[in-house]
Amino acid sequence: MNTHIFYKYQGAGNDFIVFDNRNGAFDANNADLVRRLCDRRFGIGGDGLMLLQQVEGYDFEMVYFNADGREGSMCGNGGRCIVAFAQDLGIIGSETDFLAVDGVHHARMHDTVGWISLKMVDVSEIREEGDAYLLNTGSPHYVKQVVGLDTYPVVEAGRHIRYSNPFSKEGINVNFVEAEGDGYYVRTYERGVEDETLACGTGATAVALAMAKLNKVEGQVETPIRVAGGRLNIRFTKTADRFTEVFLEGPAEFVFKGEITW
Ligand SMILES: N[C@@H](CCC[C@H](N)C(=O)O)C(=O)O
Repeated sequence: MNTHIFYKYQGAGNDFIVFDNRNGAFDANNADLVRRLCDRRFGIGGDGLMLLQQVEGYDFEMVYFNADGREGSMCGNGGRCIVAFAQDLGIIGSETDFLAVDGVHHARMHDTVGWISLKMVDVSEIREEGDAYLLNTGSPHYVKQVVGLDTYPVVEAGRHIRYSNPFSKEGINVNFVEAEGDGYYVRTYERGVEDETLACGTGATAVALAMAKLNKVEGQVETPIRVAGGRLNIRFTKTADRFTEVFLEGPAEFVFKGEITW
């Protein structure tokens, strides 16, 4: 048994356990350990767990696991949180280039405390399936407009779509959206958590891009998104069906730090 220091961060209520794994002490193949630590009753609790690791050519590497213990695809809110963590550790200044599962990400901390801009992958394909949109913003997303989102059964409807064909094997994150002011209100059922989370960064990004396609918007676009845990902002350039210079912006905050033994 050894004692390990962990950190807890959250971005718009999407919460993560983070370990500084530059010494390689955390076994990334131990899915059972990740699952136990993310458990809200028997563990620390979190929507996911991240390892900050050393990698050549970049400031650090982000390795992300969903709460079910499996390595996930890109996590946008997690990306902002690990940038805040790297700055708190003194590894980076106000800008960074780091490596994640979907490639290199650039991020910048704003003067506003805890507000971080994270560059996301370019997107060149949005598929329409009935009244829904399918796209990959680093993670796969299903986007569907609904009326009365506040009382919409996000968990039941999201789970139904996530486990239906053709998604059941790989899973998909399901976002429900309703227009609100000059932006959108979004609620997301996340695969790997298998529940609604308070925010999903790649999901909010997917919604902003899908709504720009639906509304035939072109050029430089800025889309405010409200989620249950706060506010996010998505910026991008749209040229025909290609989305570049995509930025996910929002808060990333340290919550607490502790020790755990295993
Ligand atoms: N659950 C996702 C990845 C995590 C998404 C995340 N919460 C975000 O902020 O983007 C998956 O592996 O599909």
